Order: sequence, then structure tokens, then C-alpha cells
Amino acid sequence: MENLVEICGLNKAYGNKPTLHDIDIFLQPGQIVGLLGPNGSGKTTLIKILTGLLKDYSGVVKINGKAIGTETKAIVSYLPDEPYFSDWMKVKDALSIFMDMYADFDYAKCLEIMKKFQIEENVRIKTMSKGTKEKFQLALVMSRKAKLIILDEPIGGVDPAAREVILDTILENYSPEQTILIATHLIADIERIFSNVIFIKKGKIVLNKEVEEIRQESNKSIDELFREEFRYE
Ligand SMILES: Nc1ncnc2c1ncn2[C@@H]1O[C@H](COP(=O)(O)OP(=O)(O)OP(=O)(O)O)[C@@H](O)[C@H]1O
Repeated sequence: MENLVEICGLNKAYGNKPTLHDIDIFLQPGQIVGLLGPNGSGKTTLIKILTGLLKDYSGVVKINGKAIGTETKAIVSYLPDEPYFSDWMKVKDALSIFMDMYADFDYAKCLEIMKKFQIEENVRIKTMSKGTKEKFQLALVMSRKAKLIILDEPIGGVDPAAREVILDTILENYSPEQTILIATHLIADIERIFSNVIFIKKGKIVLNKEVEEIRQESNKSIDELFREEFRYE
């Protein structure tokens, strides 16, 4: 199958501090990939390169065969680790911004997800709890028919019961032509939806495998494997 994401020999430094080292990653449609690593391992840096927010790197990074730019931005739906709404915005304002900005935004689908999360259109976003803001942002991001969906810590602010609803929402609303890349620390909660996992350690990929293969080989959960790999010495 054709790769949707192709990363070859990627290196990135902040000033003279090397951060990503010789990264090779290939992602295909239909995969839900967990990007897992401890604090400071380079997950957000890698995501910012894929989303076009960071440009000063070396190596090849392509999405759908194109170098990162306007064309790739149009096919990537991105949930950043911090909400990006302005203080004045109501839910309905954010909805119209998404309608204007993204040709692939499915308004009806977003309303459906919002209903499930009990989010009203007239609420000022600033007054929502952290968890509700996250749910709303996820509803927006999952309602785009984008080829690549990137979620940076999508369930960090929500309670365990809501996490389940969010994970089900991701599964229900993604199609096999899409690829989802999820960076998270909440591995035990989220691992049931991964098809593949990538472990990143100090800017290097130390594991990149199908979850099924890992389970057969080691008989361990991804959470157990992560704790072993990243145990503090
Ligand atoms: N703007 C920046 N300027 C300089 N160094 C940075 C910058 N952003 C990140 N770094 C450094 O790059 C390294 C990787 O950071 P990054 O945010 O990509 O890690 P992460 O895996 O996403 O971490 P976390 O899990 O804590 O979010 C860290 O050492 C961090 O201090």
C-alpha cells in the first residue's frame, strides 16, 4: 500500500541542541498510530514538522507524496496539545471558522459529536471546563475528512469515563482511508485503539511495530512494554 506519510533521515536541532536524530517513519492509510515517549523525547517537535509549524529541519518529510506546504496542510487535521480558541469565541463562532477554513469540514457530523458530548452552540468557549474544551476541539478535528489526523494528547484533561467516550468517538468517526497519529502519555487508557506504535527516546525511534505483533511476541500490553523500555535507571 502507498505510504501516506514518508519521513526519511529527519534531523532537527533547536539552536545547537540536537532534538530529532535520523528519524525514518512510514505511515499507511487505515493505521491508528501511537507516538509514545517520555517528556522531552521529541513527539511535539515531530508533530510540528508534519503540520508545517517548524520548517528548519533536514531530511525528507512528505505527506501524500508532497513536501510539507499548503497542499499538505489542507489534508491534515491537527489537535494541538493546547486549545487555540480566542477568549471572545462562542462554540458557533468556532464552527463557522472551521466551515470557512476547511472545505472538508462536515458541519452535521460535528453537531452530532457535540450532541454526544452535550456541548451547546451558544456557550462561550472561555467558560467551558478544560475537559469540555478538549471534547469540543476533538469534535472539530474529527469532523474533517482529512487524510491525516494528528492528535497531540487528546484525552489529557478529561476524566476516565469521558476518555472512553472520546476513544469510541475517534473509532466511530474515522474511516479506513484515514491515518491517525496520536501522541500521548496515557498509554493504558488509549492503547486499545492503536494498530501500530512508535516509541521515541531522546529523539530516536527505538520501536516501530504493529500492536498485534508486539502482543504475540512479548505477550505484554503496550503500557507494560513502555514502562520497561523507559524505566528510570
Ligand atoms: N522552542 C524550543 N526551543 C528550544 N528547545 C525546545 C523547543 N521546543 C522543544 N524543545 C526541546 O526539544 C526537546 C523535545 O521537546 P518536545 O516538546 O518535542 O518533546 P515531547 O516529547 O513532546 O515532550 P512532552 O511529552 O513533555 O510534551 C526537549 O528537550 C525540549 O526542551
